Amino acid sequence: MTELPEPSTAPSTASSVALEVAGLSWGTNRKQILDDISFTIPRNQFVGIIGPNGAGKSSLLRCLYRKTHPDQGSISYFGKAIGRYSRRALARQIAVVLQEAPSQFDLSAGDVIAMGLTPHKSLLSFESMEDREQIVNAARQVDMEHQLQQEFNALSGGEKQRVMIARAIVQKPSVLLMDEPTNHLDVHHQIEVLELARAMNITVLVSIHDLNLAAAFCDRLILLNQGAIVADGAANTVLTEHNLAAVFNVNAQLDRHPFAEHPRITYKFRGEA
Ligand SMILES: Nc1ncnc2c1ncn2[C@@H]1O[C@H](COP(=O)(O)OP(=O)(O)OP(=O)(O)O)[C@@H](O)[C@H]1O
Repeated sequence: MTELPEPSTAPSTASSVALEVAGLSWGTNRKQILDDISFTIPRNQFVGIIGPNGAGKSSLLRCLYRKTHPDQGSISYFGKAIGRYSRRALARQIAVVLQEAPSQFDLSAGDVIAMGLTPHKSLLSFESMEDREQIVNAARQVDMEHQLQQEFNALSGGEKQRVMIARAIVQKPSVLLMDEPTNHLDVHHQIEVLELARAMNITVLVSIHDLNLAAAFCDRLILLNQGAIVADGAANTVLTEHNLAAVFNVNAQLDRHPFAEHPRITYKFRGEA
């Protein structure tokens, strides 16, 4: 995609709509993968994208961070079409945490976190004391401050994931897109990552497989199946026994979580009543 020059004025971040997707479709010549997706996300909403394997969650996120160009439809952030952002301006607005992490060897965990500062710095500028402080603070938030010097590729899957979250924290985005960020993480760090993302108080769009965690953390859930939205709303309207059976092919019972308002799913296994 051709890079556009830096806009002379900042995008309209005063807009109360963080992200608007309208009529988005994408596919290969053999298969329609995303089919007429439309939704609007107000500023600072925490949204979960759920759906079975192959539903199109990662494909949708790839369109949202401009890795994939949709065949039809539009995407805009803060009232401005995604194609009108320069690469650098988009990186100031959007941070992305993916399952695949950078594979260049020689980078330390600290180097990877420092990459989050790049969109805010001029070319060839050196790391300042303040930058260092931000890197250490972010590493502390994800329990990685003692491993800043360690080679990134020698970290465990979960440690790498936490470094990627720290990189997103120093990037100070307005929107955080996360593709299954809790994969590889033990239960303590799954909760911690979602709590950190919530504490950032920005717009978050996260694809997530654990439906109970999704219900606990997300203000809103978008349920995808075969590339289309089949439900969109609060957890108690999306996570119904009917939707779980029809979309995930599981038998489940729903009740209210004992400590909170959100629903709790109990799966029934073969042979259970
Ligand atoms: N570049 C591509 N070329 C061909 N098919 C693709 C491509 N990208 C995705 N697909 C197909 O599109 C469908 C949706 O894939 P996607 O990775 O978006 O699903 P997902 O909901 O993220 O799945 P999972 O939960 O398994 O990660 C799958 O059938 C996948 O094989």
